[in-house]
Amino acid sequence: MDALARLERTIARRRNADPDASYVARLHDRGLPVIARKVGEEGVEAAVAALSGSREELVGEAADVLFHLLVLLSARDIALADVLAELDRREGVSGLDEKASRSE
Ligand SMILES: N=c1c2ncn([C@@H]3O[C@H](COP(=O)(O)OP(=O)(O)OP(=O)(O)O)[C@@H](O)[C@H]3O)c2ncn1[C@@H]1O[C@H](COP(=O)(O)O)[C@@H](O)[C@H]1O
Repeated sequence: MDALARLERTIARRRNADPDASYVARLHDRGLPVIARKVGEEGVEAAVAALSGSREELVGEAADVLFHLLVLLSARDIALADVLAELDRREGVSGLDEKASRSE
């Protein structure tokens, strides 16, 4: 989790850097549609790796998904904390906890 928070800060810092020197700046320069497409492509690559790639390939593709998703959130000015809060909220409303305690 710390790694994601650190990466979010790095992305925020690099967003307005020189596009020739920064991949993050280059993505932002190309705009939201390109970033969104990239997230989609990386998601498909992760799915393919899950089905037919090695463990290492899937780990690499998963890292690409998380990185590009953070770039997308940054481009829409959405904080990672907002996404984590949504996951926390779902944990609270999920029936999973209730089912687990019933089976104990
Ligand atoms: N995690 C990453 C990361 N993962 C992948 N990439 C870059 O993503 C690109 C991979 O592109 P692909 O092969 O998918 O596609 P491509 O054809 O090269 O590029 P596109 O035209 O599709 O965008 C490479 O240029 C990688 O360098 C990343 N670039 C940066 N980061 C992180 O972002 C930080 C800031 O990076 P800069 O903005 O470059 O300073 C870095 O310190 C890293 O922590």
